[in-house]
Amino acid sequence: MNNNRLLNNRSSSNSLFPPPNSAQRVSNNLPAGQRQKVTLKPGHSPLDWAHLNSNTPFHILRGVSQQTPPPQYVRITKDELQTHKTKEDCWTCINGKVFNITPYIDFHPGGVNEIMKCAGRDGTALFNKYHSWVNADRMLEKCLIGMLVNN
Ligand code: HEM
Repeated sequence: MNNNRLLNNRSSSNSLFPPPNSAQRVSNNLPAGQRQKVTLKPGHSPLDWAHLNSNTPFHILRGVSQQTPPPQYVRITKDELQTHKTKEDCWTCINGKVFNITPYIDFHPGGVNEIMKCAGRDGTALFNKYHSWVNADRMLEKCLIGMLVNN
């Protein structure tokens, strides 16, 4: 197929690229054009979060004492998770891992109100509903406290 035919095919079929249901078009579950980006406070860009992450000791971002065992040895029950649901002390669980999101709240590009919906509870479903492509494990690497277990 030569280039002319390719070009003609595209214009004559009047098709959209990417196609309407392509994954490249689907950025969230909101109607097209209604992104819920918020204005973040100065010093709270994604780059600022990355910087804070690389320069803050692990136990500070986890919000635990320095003696706390590594996350794979820390078991957190649902009851315990539920007690950390304020902006000043906020935990959530994503895919079985419990994170201290307190330091991240003001950096959340979707806003404080949205992220607080997963405070003190399993936020996996909400998280995936809005942005399954976001890598929470990587972004919250140093906020990982432990693993969620049955009560
Ligand atoms: C620990 C939990 C969460 C993390 C690490 C996180 C992270 C992020 C990141 C990195 C973005 C920017 C995505 C992009 O620009 O492509 C974002 C946007 C957003 N987040 Fe979250 N999020 C979390 C929880 C939530 C929850 C629970 C909700 C809703 C209840 C939510 C709603 C949103 C919305 C509406 C946006 C804007 C989406 C857009 O621009 O299209 N997030 N979040």
